[in-house]
Amino acid sequence: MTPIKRIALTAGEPAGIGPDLCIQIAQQQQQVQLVVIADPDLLRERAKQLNIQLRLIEVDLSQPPQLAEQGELFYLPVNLAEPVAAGQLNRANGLYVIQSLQMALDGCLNNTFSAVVTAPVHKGVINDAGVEFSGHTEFFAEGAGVDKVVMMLATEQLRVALATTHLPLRDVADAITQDSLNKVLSITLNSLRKQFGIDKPRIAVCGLNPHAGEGGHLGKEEITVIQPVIDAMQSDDATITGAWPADTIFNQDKLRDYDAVLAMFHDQGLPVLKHHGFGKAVNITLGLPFIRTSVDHGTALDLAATGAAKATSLQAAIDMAITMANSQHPS
Ligand SMILES: NC(=O)c1ccc[n+]([C@@H]2O[C@H](COP(=O)([O-])OP(=O)(O)OC[C@H]3O[C@@H](n4cnc5c(N)ncnc54)[C@H](O)[C@@H]3O)[C@@H](O)[C@H]2O)c1
Ligand SMILES: N[C@H](C(=O)O)[C@H](O)COP(=O)(O)O
Repeated sequence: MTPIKRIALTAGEPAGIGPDLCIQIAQQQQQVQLVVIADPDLLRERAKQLNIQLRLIEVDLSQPPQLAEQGELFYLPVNLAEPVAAGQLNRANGLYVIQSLQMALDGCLNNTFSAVVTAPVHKGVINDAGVEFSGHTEFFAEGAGVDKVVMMLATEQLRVALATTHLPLRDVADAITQDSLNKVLSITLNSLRKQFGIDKPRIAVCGLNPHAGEGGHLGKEEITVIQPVIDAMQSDDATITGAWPADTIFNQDKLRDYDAVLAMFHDQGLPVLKHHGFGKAVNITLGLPFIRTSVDHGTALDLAATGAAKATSLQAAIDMAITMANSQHPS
């Protein structure tokens, strides 16, 4: 019998829908021991607001992982600074969120957890609390001492990786260098092979400028940066094509020929992915020394404690983490 795996689930921004989703997930039988990292009083209070029965069990990490029954949730406690009003951000709890991420990070690095799945955080309120934070992706990369990681969002039909993550648009062009693009493509190829079992990955690379620069008349990055990297990375073990105009590569006929599209920046790739699959997509950080998946949506403050938040993306993120943990450990 395969041993039961233990996976960390961070509940995210306490005023958002993260706690609601963790409680909803506990109503389904899971194939692994999920350990929610959150304040148990918050989970108790939110379950009451949602009118959902919940039995909370503090995890004993010295014991082998065990499965929860439906309606049960293992938790690792972390204390809120102040009580939470659902839907209302409070910067006093910004450090609580960071603490929960740090506990998950430490537990992944010391193999307490086989993976971490994250519910959404609110980047703004964490910064308001005095902590520079641009996203889980960057937080986990820095904490793991990794110089470069890749954000990829995926449904069963489409994978979109990003050459840059949470950057102001003004900084994007400067951040795309031959060196950074080379690293991004190498990480993506490696992950498609090892974590997704694709022997000869096929990647379509987008241009940065409209119409991929129109032969240099609408921007030169395709000629000076992107194309040379694509040319240099040609091999018998992969198909890398581009630079494609981003507005035409995302059509069904073209996408059939590729395992992933590499977009140059956040809002070039993610609106397409979310239009196609919001609610069923998974955010995966490639290039970390552990497995990290997440939801495809944000904190949805408007839905916290209402019962209207859908847990479909969180369940997909958990299932993806399990598949990855069962198949190939990241290298
Ligand atoms: N993984 C993450 O931590 C993550 C991902 C995306 C955005 N965010 C953060 O979330 C905050 C709010 O972002 P936003 O308002 O742009 O996006 P959002 O995803 O929170 O909300 C966009 C819309 O989708 C709806 N929605 C979101 N999740 C839903 C769900 N599970 N079920 C039903 N409806 C849902 C919301 O009600 C809202 O109408 C920002 O601070 C952003 O940075 C975090
Ligand atoms: N870029 C993500 C999205 O739009 O869904 C989101 O901001 C989460 O990013 P992190 O996983 O880095 O927090």
